Amino acid sequence: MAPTVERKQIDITPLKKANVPIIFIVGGPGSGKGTQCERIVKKYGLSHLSSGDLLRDEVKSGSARGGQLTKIMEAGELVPLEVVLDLVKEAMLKEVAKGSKGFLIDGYPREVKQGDQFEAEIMPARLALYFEVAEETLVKRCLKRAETSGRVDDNAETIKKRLKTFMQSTTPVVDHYAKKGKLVKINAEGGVDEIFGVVQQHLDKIFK
Ligand SMILES: Nc1ncnc2c1ncn2[C@@H]1O[C@H](COP(=O)(O)OP(=O)(O)OP(=O)(O)O)[C@@H](O)[C@H]1O
Ligand SMILES: Nc1nc2c(ncn2[C@@H]2O[C@H](COP(=O)(O)O)[C@@H](O)[C@H]2O)c(=O)[nH]1
Ligand SMILES: [Mg+2]
Repeated sequence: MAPTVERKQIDITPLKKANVPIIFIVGGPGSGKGTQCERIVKKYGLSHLSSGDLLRDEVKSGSARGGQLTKIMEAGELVPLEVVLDLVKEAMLKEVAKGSKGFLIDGYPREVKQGDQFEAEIMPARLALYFEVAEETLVKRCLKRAETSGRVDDNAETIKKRLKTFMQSTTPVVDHYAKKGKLVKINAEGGVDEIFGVVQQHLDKIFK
């Protein structure tokens, strides 16, 4: 049973007023979301918010909530969606205060209901970019990254659990946004530059 989480009252009026494009970045563990987001930020100057990184920062803060979160993440499971949504809202507000031109919400949503709650509480996403990669490639990339990342969830056992979580909870997100006509599916098996070339074809249409 996921721990109950008290919601924070967060005033997102500045976010609604800014009304800048929001792009969900979806893909399995190791699919290259963070890598492509770095390229996108460099070219388009957007704000990159990784829900995983926000959670890891909460863990690093040493808060009681952080202690709860690290156990869930080590198990490769999803943390309570309200926790992520509040962390994302607070991070987006900080970026809007700095004049953000738009958002890449990396690794989000993980579940259909999480995306629906985000869009209901904040605003609809413009696009969902889905980096499609075969499971064996995902495992290979995460194990290679594990050599240097120091992430609690970069180990063979947790990678397997994260893949299972992705297949069960997150692949329905792909169909959900496809049905909304908002999905851009990108084959992310190839090299970083090749994939980024395809990404640019889609983002150039939104960010002139
Ligand atoms: N196109 C690619 N080809 C080969 N390796 C890649 C490619 N894109 C990313 N990588 C490498 O794969 C690993 C995972 O990439 P990245 O961290 O960007 O994935 P991610 O989707 O953000 O993963 P997670 O969801 O676990 O944070 C990194 O070590 C990265 O350098
Ligand atoms: N319920 C959710 N859990 C999330 C979300 N984003 C991340 N997470 C948790 O963090 C780890 C690491 O994420 P990563 O993107 O860096 O791989 C992940 O396995 C989940 O436990 C989210 O949006 N919702
Ligand atoms: Mg990442």
